[in-house]
Amino acid sequence: MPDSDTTNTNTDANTTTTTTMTDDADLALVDVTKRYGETTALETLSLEFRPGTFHGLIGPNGSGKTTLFAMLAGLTRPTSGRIERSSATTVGYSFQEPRFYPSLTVRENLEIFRGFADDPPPASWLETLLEELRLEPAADRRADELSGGFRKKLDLGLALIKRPQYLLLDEPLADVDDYSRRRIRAFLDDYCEGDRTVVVSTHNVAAFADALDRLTVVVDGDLRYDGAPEDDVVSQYRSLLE
Ligand SMILES: Nc1ncnc2c1ncn2[C@@H]1O[C@H](COP(=O)(O)OP(=O)(O)OP(=O)(O)O)[C@@H](O)[C@H]1O
Repeated sequence: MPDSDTTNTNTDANTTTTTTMTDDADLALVDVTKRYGETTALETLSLEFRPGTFHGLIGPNGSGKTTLFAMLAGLTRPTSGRIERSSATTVGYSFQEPRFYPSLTVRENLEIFRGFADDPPPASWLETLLEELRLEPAADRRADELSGGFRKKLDLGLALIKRPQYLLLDEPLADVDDYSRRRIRAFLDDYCEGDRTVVVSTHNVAAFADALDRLTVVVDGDLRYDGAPEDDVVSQYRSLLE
C-alpha cells in the first residue's frame, strides 16, 4: 500500500466531486469495475456511503473489499466507473499493511500525522486516542519495536488522528486483545454519533453484528446485498452466502 497521505485528496483522475449521489450520501462508487490483469476484483459496482453510519462491508476472502477501500481512499483507480466525493469530505483509513515511521515513537508518529491535516484537531485528541485505543503503554516506544497488536492500534490511531468524516477500517480488531477490542468497539460506536461514518471491512460479521446500521455484502466482486441489517446479522450473512 502506498505510504501516502490521502485525507482530503481529490486529485485522482477517477475521483470526481461532480456528483450524481443521492442527497444524504457524500461518498460513492458509481459503476466501478476494477481489473488486475485477467482478474476482475469488482464488476460494475455502485455503492453509497452516508454520514452518521456504522457501515459493515462484509465478504469472504478475495471478494474485493480491500480493493474497494483502496479506491475510496484514492490509492488506486477504477478500471472504469468513478468515485464521487463531496468536496469537504475527509477520509482516513487503516488497511492490512500498517504505515508509520519505524524509527519514531507512537506519540511522534501520531503528532506528525496530525500535522498533515489541513485543519489539525487539538493536541488533546491525540491524548484521547492514546487512551481509547489502549496505546498509552506503548506511547514512547519506537514503532518498529511494537508487537503486532500495538502496531494495529497505532495504525488505527493514524487513521483517526485527523478526525476524518469517513473512517475506512480493514479488519480493525485483528491481533487486538479482548479488553482492547471492547474499548475500541465502544469508541468506534461513539465516533459515529453525529455525522461521522465508520466503514468496517471484515469477514468476521459476528465481531460487529450489534453495531451495524448498514450492511453491504460483496461476493466475488459483485454486490450481494446493500441495506438494513436484520436483528440476527450473522444468520442473514450466512443465508446471503448460500
Ligand atoms: N495487486 C493485485 N494484483 C492482482 N490481483 C489482485 C491484486 N489485489 C487484489 N487482487 C485480486 O483481486 C481480488 C479481490 O482482492 P481483495 O484483496 O480486494 O479482496 P478482499 O475481499 O479484501 O480479500 P480478503 O478478505 O482476503 O482480504 C482477488 O481475486 C485478489 O487476488
